[in-house]
Amino acid sequence: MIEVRDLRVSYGGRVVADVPELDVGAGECVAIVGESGSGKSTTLLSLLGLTPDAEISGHVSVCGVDVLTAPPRRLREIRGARVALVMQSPQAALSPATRLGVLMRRALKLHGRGRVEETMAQAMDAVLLDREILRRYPHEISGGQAQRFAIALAIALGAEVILADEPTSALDVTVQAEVVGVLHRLRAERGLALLLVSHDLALVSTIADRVLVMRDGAVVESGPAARVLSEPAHPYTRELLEALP
Ligand SMILES: Nc1ncnc2c1ncn2[C@@H]1O[C@H](COP(=O)(O)OP(=O)(O)OP(=O)(O)O)[C@@H](O)[C@H]1O
Repeated sequence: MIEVRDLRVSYGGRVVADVPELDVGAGECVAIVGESGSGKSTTLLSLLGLTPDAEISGHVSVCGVDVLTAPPRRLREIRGARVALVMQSPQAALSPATRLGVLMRRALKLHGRGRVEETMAQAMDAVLLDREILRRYPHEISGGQAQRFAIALAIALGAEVILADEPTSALDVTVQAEVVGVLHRLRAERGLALLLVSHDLALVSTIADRVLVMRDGAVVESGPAARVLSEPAHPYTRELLEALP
């Protein structure tokens, strides 16, 4: 679903993300970890062509679309429908004066989806949210509910890939576990490909199959999550692990 080769993203001549290889298949979860400013979000955003001011080279294929050369029309076909972006604070992205059900209905119509009511109900069930929440406004739900609603929206639109940028870092620990549980289940049940950006290694260890560790724009280590997190080869990965409470 995601295939990256020799991706290099620069701003004003400074390389901020250099990723030789990154693959995420259906039903897999890959995590990118590293400290603030290491290039994680830039890598994620470049997969949807959302780094318009950057100089960018390499090969990026997402759902069969060659992202770096595709015309805008091809990119619009995958953005928001086949590939969903889940950010840290979804409430900020939800229109405050629009009920959640209205918002989801509009998104489905915009993407030409049929059987709207049934699709909405199934998506809410998939993320374990009460359907009654569709009648509420964004400020009437909690952060964890908002994050699950963002995932429900992705499911309703038929997402095959979820790009999640720190999806749980604004949430408290028990709510984090709920959101991670939902993502975990969806990738197993629906074969969703999940690329997760996080600085939270404890979270990553519970969900990721493979990990890329980034520092100053470079990938310093990558491999199966169990190996990288239990026998880190790079001193920087060891530092990150030692910093865990
Ligand atoms: N639009 C931009 N113009 C110039 N520099 C940018 C731009 N976007 C990001 N950068 C720079 O690229 C580097 C990597 O940023 P990025 O947001 O990818 O890091 P990150 O690892 O996701 O950090 P965080 O965890 O804080 O979000 C930083 O030095 C940042 O200042």
